[in-house]
Amino acid sequence: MYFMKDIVRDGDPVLRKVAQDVKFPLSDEDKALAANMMEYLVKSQDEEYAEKHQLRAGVGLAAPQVGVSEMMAAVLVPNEEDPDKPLLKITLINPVIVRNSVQRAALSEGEGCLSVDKDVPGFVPRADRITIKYDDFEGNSQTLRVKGYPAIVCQHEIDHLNGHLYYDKINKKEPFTLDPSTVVIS
Ligand SMILES: Cc1nc(NNC(=O)[C@H](CC2CCCC2)CN(O)CO)c(F)c(N2CCN3CCOC[C@@H]3C2)n1
Ligand code: NI
Repeated sequence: MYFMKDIVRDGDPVLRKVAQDVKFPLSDEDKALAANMMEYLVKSQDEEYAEKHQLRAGVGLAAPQVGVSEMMAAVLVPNEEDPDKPLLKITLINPVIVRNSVQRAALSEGEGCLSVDKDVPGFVPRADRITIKYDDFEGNSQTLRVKGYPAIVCQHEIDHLNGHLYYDKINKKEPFTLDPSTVVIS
């Protein structure tokens, strides 16, 4: 399990590196890494546990954020209607975005990051629909097509694996100006 003390903060060079490909068969360390990252997300979404252990809630977590410069990220996007059936629960290994829609989307509340303690206000424009090629735990190549909120989360995590942080994408001069065709997701 990870706690906030284990989360690497902005300024640490590991957050600005392109991470290394994960090798197969998965080492025991990589299996534990995947399990611990997903466990953090599950526990951080458990209000009582998160409160008790002062965890910042998360719907995604990338390996560089726990100091491991490898191409692995956990995503757990809950379904507000039915908490037992998340919209997306997946470990992305060696993910590559192979298709981006022209249509843009942004979260209406902007974004935050467990590795960025300051609040950076503004819209983070991203693709509304993406196709991701990634490896599963057995090393088989898989394809995932996501749209809207889950797609935003996946893009935020895959950015981490390539050394990008969300505020890199905020318009410095006009942080709340969006291309009018951008879908705003609440
Ligand atoms: C949108 C949101 N971002 C939360 N935090 N930030 C994160 O997840 C960062 C990654 C997200 C920032 C924007 C896109 C990806 C972590 N990152 O830095 C990883 O790289 C939330 F916590 C959150 N939710 C909604 C669902 N709720 C279910 C019940 O539990 C509370 C939880 C709160 N929604
Ligand atoms: Ni982040």
